[in-house]
Amino acid sequence: MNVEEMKKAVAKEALKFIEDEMVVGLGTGSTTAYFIKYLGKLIMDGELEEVYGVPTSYQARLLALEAGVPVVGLDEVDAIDIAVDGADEVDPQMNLIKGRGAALTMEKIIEYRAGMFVVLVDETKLVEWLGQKMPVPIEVVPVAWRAIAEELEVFNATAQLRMAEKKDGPVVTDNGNFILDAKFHRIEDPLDLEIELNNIPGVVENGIFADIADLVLVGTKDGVKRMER
Ligand SMILES: O=C(CO)[C@H](O)[C@H](O)COP(=O)(O)O
Repeated sequence: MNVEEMKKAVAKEALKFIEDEMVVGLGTGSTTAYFIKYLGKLIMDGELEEVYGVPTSYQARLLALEAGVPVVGLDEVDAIDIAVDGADEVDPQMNLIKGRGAALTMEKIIEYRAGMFVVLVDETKLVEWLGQKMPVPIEVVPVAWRAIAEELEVFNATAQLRMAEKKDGPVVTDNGNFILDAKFHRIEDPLDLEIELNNIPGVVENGIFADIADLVLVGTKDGVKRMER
């Protein structure tokens, strides 16, 4: 199995957790894109009924509409039964770094509220400790970006303003903010750092998702493996 096949395999596995009448948080990224597509097919074929998706980004919303998943906003539902999303790093305790797609704030809002949060990754995302490969994305109020980048030096982190690729200037999130990518040497206590970063005025949210995943489906060369609590 190559990485793309691993992504498809975990996306298919996640469908097993979706039942009629569920409200499903729809994550962002290339792995979740497969999940949304497959979910839409089940709905269109009549194999799932009364299932609604709550998107975590414009990307997820557009994909859901295209695939035939009825979309509702977070403020239109009483509860979210399950959320399904990808991740950039997963440590052995199932703590995550997310936000490569700059959708971390809505992802955390929705996944925190979900009855069950299922994470879809291929085995390249598994790390011994968070920060091993990836920076931590931090969504910040635009005018505060430089002050926050300087403050992050206290945490021994080097932060870079994320620049757009098909637009001049910085990436602007779905919420109208900027993203700082903060490289830490080694994150010893993810929960503590997650809370500390969010205490900095001007930080909207950060991409450490500590202690929130219920199940991680890992695509490997030998098939889908599970990490669970
Ligand atoms: O956090 C995310 C977006 O903000 C994505 O879920 C994460 O980057 C994984 O994406 P992919 O499945 O494309 O590797």
